[in-house]
Formats: sequence, structure tokens, C-alpha cells
Amino acid sequence: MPSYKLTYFDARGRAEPVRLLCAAGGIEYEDVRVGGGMEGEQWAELKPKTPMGQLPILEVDGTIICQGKAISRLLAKEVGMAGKTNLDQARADMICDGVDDFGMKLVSIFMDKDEKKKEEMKKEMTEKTLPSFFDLFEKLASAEGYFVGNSLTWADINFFAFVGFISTFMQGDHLQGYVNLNKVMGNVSANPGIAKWLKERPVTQF
Ligand SMILES: N[C@@H](CCC(=O)N[C@@H](CS)C(=O)NCC(=O)O)C(=O)O
Repeated sequence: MPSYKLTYFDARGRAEPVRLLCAAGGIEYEDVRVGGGMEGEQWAELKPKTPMGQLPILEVDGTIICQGKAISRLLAKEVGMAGKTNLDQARADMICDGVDDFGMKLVSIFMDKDEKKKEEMKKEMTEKTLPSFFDLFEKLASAEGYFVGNSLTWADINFFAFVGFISTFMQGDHLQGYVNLNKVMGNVSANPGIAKWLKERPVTQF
């Protein structure tokens, strides 16, 4: 197996789907966490050395790649969790792109500095946008709790990580009544590598 070094801020964020995938696939890697956050000196020094001025990055035997989904897709292929056929792989991409589209809406609320506006946007999100997102994804998940085929793929893991972010940022259980989606969550958390990581991972706010 190549040597892997994953670099991100000291948060779950966009690196957590990658960390969960490594846990599920038994991939060993160095989990580097840049201290001081996005405004810190450590990041100011590292940023110009990254391919697109953003994290996460993954160093694979000395070659650096960025973009969270590209990183996950690569590792998922390495451990057979990308989908069994080209069509399955496209479906996994579709799910992850869909999660990302919705995620961008949450990120814009997350980054907003106006607390009053933020609360209004969160309310709208909880009442309208979140339910419509989950309604769509409930139909995309199987009754067995997989988005692709009949085994765990990076699409299930990405969704799981995203729901984790939602429950921290938006508070509460937004998945009540979504039978298939709860099965997806159960399948991911029951994976032995993931169950171990969830118990041991560093505690961070997001
Ligand atoms: N599309 C990229 C987005 C990466 C991104 O937005 N990274 C943020 C942290 S979540 C970042 O590095 N921000 C610091 C900066 O832009 O200086 C991905 O999915 O990896």
C-alpha cells in the first residue's frame, strides 16, 4: 500500500469522509491537523504550497492531490468501495455530488458572520430545505440501506459524514421517519473500522 498523508484543519469538516473511508477500508495514513485554523500562521505558510490553496490535501508517495471528493474517490477505488461497475461508480459520484450541492447551501450559512441572518437561514433550512433534501435521498437509498448496490460505498460514507455535520450545526435528529436513510446511517456506523474510529477520533467542534 502507498504511504498516505492527509492534511486538514483540526476539524472533521471536509476531511472526515476521507478519514471514515480510511477507517472502513483499513487504510493507514498520517492524520496531519493544521493548528490555528484558517486565520493561523501555519495555514498562511502552507496554503501557497497546496495545489489549489485549499485543504484537504492527500500526499500519496510524495504526490499531492486535493479536492475532498477526488481524494475519497481515489481511496474508494483502492479498497473496492467505489462501486462495482462503471455505472455503479457513476451512481456513487451522483450521490456525492448531490450531497455536495446541498452542502454548499449549509456552508454559506455556516460562514455567514451576521448571527441574526444566520438564525433566519437556519430556520428556513430546517423547515423547508432539509426535508426536501432528505425526501429526495430517502428515495435514492435502498431498503437495505445502501445508495449503490448492496454493500457499503463511499457514497454511504459521504452521506453519513454530512449528516454528522448537520446534526452538530443544525442540532437535533433531522432523520426521524426516514427509514432507508436511517438504515444507511446504521450500515455505516456498524462497519467495524468506522465504529472504532468513531470511538477514538479526536473531539472537535465541527
Ligand atoms: N472543493 C474543495 C473545497 C475545499 C475548501 O473549501 N477548503 C476550505 C476548508 S473546508 C479551505 O481550505 N479554506 C481555507 C482557504 O480557502 O484559505 C474540496 O471539496 O476539497
